[in-house]
Amino acid sequence: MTAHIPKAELHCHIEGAAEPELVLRLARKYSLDMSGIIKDGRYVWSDFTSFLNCYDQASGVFREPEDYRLLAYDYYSRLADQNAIYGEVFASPDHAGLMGISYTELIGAIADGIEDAKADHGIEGRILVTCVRHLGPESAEQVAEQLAANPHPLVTGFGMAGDERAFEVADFANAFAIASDAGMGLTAHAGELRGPQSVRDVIDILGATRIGHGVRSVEDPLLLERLREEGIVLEVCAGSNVALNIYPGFDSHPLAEFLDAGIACTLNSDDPPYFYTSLAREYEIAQKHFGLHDHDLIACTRTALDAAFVDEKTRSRLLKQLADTA
Ligand SMILES: Nc1ncnc2[nH]cnc12
Ligand SMILES: [Zn+2]
Repeated sequence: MTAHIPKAELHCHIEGAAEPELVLRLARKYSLDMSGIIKDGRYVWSDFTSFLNCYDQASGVFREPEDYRLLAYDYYSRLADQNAIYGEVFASPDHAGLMGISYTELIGAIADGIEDAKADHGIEGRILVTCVRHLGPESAEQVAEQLAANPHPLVTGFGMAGDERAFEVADFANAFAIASDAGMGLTAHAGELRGPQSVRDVIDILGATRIGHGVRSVEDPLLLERLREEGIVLEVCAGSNVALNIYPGFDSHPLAEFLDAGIACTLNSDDPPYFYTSLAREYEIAQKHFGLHDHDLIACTRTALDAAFVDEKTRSRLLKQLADTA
């Protein structure tokens, strides 16, 4: 049981947070057939590539800004129910753009959902705009340029998701430079499908201070030392890693090794209904499979707040809220 532990999430894709029920409801609204990707109320996929295809198809039901507002409100309300005080979501203008939703409509709608959830549940949220790696560097640069041209108080970071096997990290240096110049915090998926060099590259070439997943860093002791020394934060998503068979089970997952090595780790759900998880389940996995005690789980929440892409006043308030309630 972790209901009493205050939580924070740094790594969740807003499109990937869509419950099948919500996707089916919107599919009915737009007369779309989801029977190929949702069966018996669950998403159907078998490997990383089919997961991404399933994800893309389900994301196609968000066709009006109000659909994204509803999605964000639903996710943040669920998060608050799990005793989370803070959450960051990745938002993909590429996915929204395919459905005719502009960058500013997308951000405005998600921000409205976050503000509505804050008004109802007190939870704080921020948006990290993400590019999609397998769509290539030009799309990534366009996304970064839109971000730079349309500042929004809740947009505080830039990330890269998608298929890590596509292109090379250096191809995205320009996109990350644009986002960095716009004052964004930087994170990138790495060390999920590729090994330690991929993690080194996103730190050295993109300037990422946080790594999405980063779990395969465990294959290189020198990199582990570097992550610890430089305070690079791992956005660990153990349920996702096991569901996608990056590791066959929690027994072989490196979370405990990272913590023992003094590396800053946070606990995250990634794409909760796709991986049969939630933020609360990730805290429970950490407790049950990796032996974390209450104070270790609270430390993960503190690490997330320390690494959150928020202004210092908000960070102080959240840290105080954690100290007062933990
Ligand atoms: N686990 C993951 N890895 C890469 N891209 C993603 N997009 C959504 N979830 C992802
Ligand atoms: Zn992810």
